[in-house]
Amino acid sequence: MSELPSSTFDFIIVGAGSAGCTLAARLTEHEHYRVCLIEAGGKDSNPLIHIPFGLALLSRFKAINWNYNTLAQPHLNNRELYWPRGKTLGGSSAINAMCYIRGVPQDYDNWAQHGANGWDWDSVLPYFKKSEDQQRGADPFHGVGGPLGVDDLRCVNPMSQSFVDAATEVGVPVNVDFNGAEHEGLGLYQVTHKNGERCSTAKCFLALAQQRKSFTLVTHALVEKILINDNRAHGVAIKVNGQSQTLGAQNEVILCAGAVNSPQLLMLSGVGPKEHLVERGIKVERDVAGVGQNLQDHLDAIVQYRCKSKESYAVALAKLPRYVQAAFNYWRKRNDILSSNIAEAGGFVRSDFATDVPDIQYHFLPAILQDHGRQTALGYGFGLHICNLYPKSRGTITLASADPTQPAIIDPQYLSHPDDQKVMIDGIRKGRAILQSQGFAQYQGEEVLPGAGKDSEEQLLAFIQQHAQTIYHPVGTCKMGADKDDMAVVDEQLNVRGIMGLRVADASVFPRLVGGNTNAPTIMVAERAADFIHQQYQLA
Ligand SMILES: Cc1cc2nc3c(=O)[nH]c(=O)nc-3n(C[C@H](O)[C@H](O)[C@H](O)COP(=O)(O)OP(=O)(O)OC[C@H]3O[C@@H](n4cnc5c(N)ncnc54)[C@H](O)[C@@H]3O)c2cc1C
Repeated sequence: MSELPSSTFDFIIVGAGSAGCTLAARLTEHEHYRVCLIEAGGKDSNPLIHIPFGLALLSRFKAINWNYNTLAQPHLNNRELYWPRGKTLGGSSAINAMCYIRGVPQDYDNWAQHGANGWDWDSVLPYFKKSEDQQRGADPFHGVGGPLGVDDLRCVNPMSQSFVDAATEVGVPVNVDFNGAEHEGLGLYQVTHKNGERCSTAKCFLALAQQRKSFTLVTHALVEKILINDNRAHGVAIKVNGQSQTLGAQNEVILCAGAVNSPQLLMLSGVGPKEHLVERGIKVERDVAGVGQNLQDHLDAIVQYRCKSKESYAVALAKLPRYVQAAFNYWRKRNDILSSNIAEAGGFVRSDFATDVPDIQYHFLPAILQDHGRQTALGYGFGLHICNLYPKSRGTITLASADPTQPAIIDPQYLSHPDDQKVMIDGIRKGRAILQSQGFAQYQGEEVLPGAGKDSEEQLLAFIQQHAQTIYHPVGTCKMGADKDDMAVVDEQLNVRGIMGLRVADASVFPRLVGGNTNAPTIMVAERAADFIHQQYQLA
């Protein structure tokens, strides 16, 4: 833990994740702001965080992860799903798969149409560009000189390339920039890397804040409660090394604790659905019905094959010499296999139920990933992850108890809307067609899951119910919206309704999931939050 020079700051940011680190860097650009960032986890000193290929093993390290599990899911054979969330500097950006995706312009136009005024595509694009340091250079869609490295992969497995090459065979375009003019098609992902290493928000944003005198970082500190008096937040109660302490915020407390913990913290502090708070014995500061509601996530099904060739990344003795060489190459030049994020290729296609934009995302892995990497899968294989980008199912985050050390109850209610089942089934069929294309013939061994010949709706649904998992994109639990929207938790400047000096700025404010991965959009939210805050206090 760094020293606490003072117990009162201008701004207290809760959570050093994708959003929190970004906000800390931007607020400390103004030297007169005293900014304190509080993180429950510790330093990001595990080397596997920084070596992209280390991703394969990261979920085995419990100390950098909240290791959540959902409630038993009634539409997934009552299974409890594992939900990793980062608990270290960088938050989930320290453990994520590094795919750099923003979604489509329509996602943000949709936010604006549904009450998030000023969050349309034209308004948010400059903030994506502001954070970005695009290796390919600047263009109308991309920025250079920002803290977040966005690079092409330095190592592409031939199988990932075959996946992309299959595009023409199945009648979809090849896409060389999913964040450019067109979203649709198959292609290689760009990744949040710098010099062949993971570019978490700790590495690129927090490092900037740490150079500034007005900045204080507190690690291993659980924020237990926001201190609220007369409808105004004036600080936080934290526990560090078993010791309780309070820290004051002269201007604001900003929650960046993520889509599970931000609503949890609001409710622990008396801001949330009144009846639920009363049930848990919590004094109600403000009845805000939408806190913890509107939970959305991308459910993911994996079509898994055994591989005939030895091209795939695999746990196999015969691969050992190759891995030794790869380690040497990574040490010398930061390239080769260890610079791969494994989820190298993927794409966006339309299911038969899509409207105006692709509604399915693929992540192709030239490897067998079992149980999020928590189990070792022996042998050669490859898998295609398929997710429905716009689920209609909605879930909740609620409190198990008033004890801040108890995890919140996560109930995503996956597949509770029947339309979500149809999109997933169609996505699997379309994905299989790619893996069964000519280019894959040289690799294709046995289909392990769903299993050869299993193609009826009933069989594919049964497969999804038994095997689908999260692809880690929970959002929406403190949604942004207009005054008249009873379920809105924050306004379009991210202020919590009815409480002064309190904002939420992280993935929980998304009114609706975007059509892709959620790290870059979360960073964009934090970039905007910094501007809103600065505009307000500069004028005050
Ligand atoms: C395994 C995995 C793979 C993913 N892959 C991708 C990908 O390839 N591309 C992509 O774009 N997105 C990906 N994502 C999603 C993306 O990383 C998240 O959407 C994004 O990081 C969310 O940012 P956030 O700031 O909302 O929350 P987080 O980054 O999770 O940050 C929240 C922070 O708050 C801290 N915190 C929480 N509660 C408290 C408390 N009470 N007191 C103090 N600190 C607290 C946490 O420890 C954490 O550091 C992935 C996520 C995971 C988990």
